[in-house]
Amino acid sequence: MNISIKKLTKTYGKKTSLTDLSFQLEEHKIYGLLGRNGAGKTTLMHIIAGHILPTTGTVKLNNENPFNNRKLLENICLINETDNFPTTLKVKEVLKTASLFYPNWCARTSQSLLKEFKLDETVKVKALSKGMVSSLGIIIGLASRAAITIFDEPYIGLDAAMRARFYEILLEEYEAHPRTIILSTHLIDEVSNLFEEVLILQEGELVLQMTTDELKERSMMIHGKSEDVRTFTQGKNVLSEKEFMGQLTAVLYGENYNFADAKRLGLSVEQVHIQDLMIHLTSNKGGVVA
Ligand SMILES: Nc1ncnc2c1ncn2[C@@H]1O[C@H](COP(=O)(O)OP(=O)(O)OP(=O)(O)O)[C@@H](O)[C@H]1O
Repeated sequence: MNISIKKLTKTYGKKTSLTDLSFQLEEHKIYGLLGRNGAGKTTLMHIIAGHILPTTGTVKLNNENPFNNRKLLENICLINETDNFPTTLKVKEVLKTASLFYPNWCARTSQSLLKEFKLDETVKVKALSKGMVSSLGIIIGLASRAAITIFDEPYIGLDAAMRARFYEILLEEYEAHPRTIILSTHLIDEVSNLFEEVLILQEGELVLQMTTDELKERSMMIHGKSEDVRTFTQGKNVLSEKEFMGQLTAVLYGENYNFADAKRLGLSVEQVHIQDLMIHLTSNKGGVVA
């Protein structure tokens, strides 16, 4: 299912959460929705999932408005970081309810993930640990097989090993049953190899939408003698510089850089991690987002 957002703005009283967003998401892709605290990610995901209305502008999923659209909502699953389930229900009751709502529900996936995450079906949600609640959310998100599956920081309380397993299972499920997945996370480096495309929000505005491959090609981190680095960076878009004892490290963004050129000058060259790029691009000192 494709997603088309046009001139979308969301305000709460005097507070503007999203400003004039326009972009398209294709079906069968994994998107990373990134941005600092308060950038507007959760608000945007709730609008896409049809939970809230934009103040102005439109959101269309396969040309239909999701708000109050029961038929469409059966194909969208949004898993929040918390408060997903009624606390008085047992795990199996939560899963039963979800299975009735999502027409593509896969009971086999649900059962195998219950075992994987060692979740006891007979326990009430209020007795689950934070990590177990996250596991339950992940099970529902994956078993729903919803055409649009959105995870908003779904890993609270999960340890590193469990998170790694979640990413593996997400990829396996996606490969077996492609769908549009939007994943919002602050642990970017853990998952950036999953993203096919990245969107970065800053203070409610979309500052970048790009494939991860292109993002990597258009950025580089170089290190070496300050004067050599400066020779290389002259006229280029420098996102950040750090100097220490005559050595300079600079992050560049904007062109398809040729790593060999920098190496010829004796500079060491590395690819910039997406997490670092996001931080530089959304810092007030950041360079121009080309
Ligand atoms: N119901 C609301 N009423 C008033 N302001 C809101 C409401 N929901 C969100 N906001 C404001 O909108 C802005 C964007 O919030 P949002 O939760 O969408 O950001 P976020 O990128 O998901 O942040 P985080 O990474 O911290 O979860 C924030 O300034 C927030 O205070």
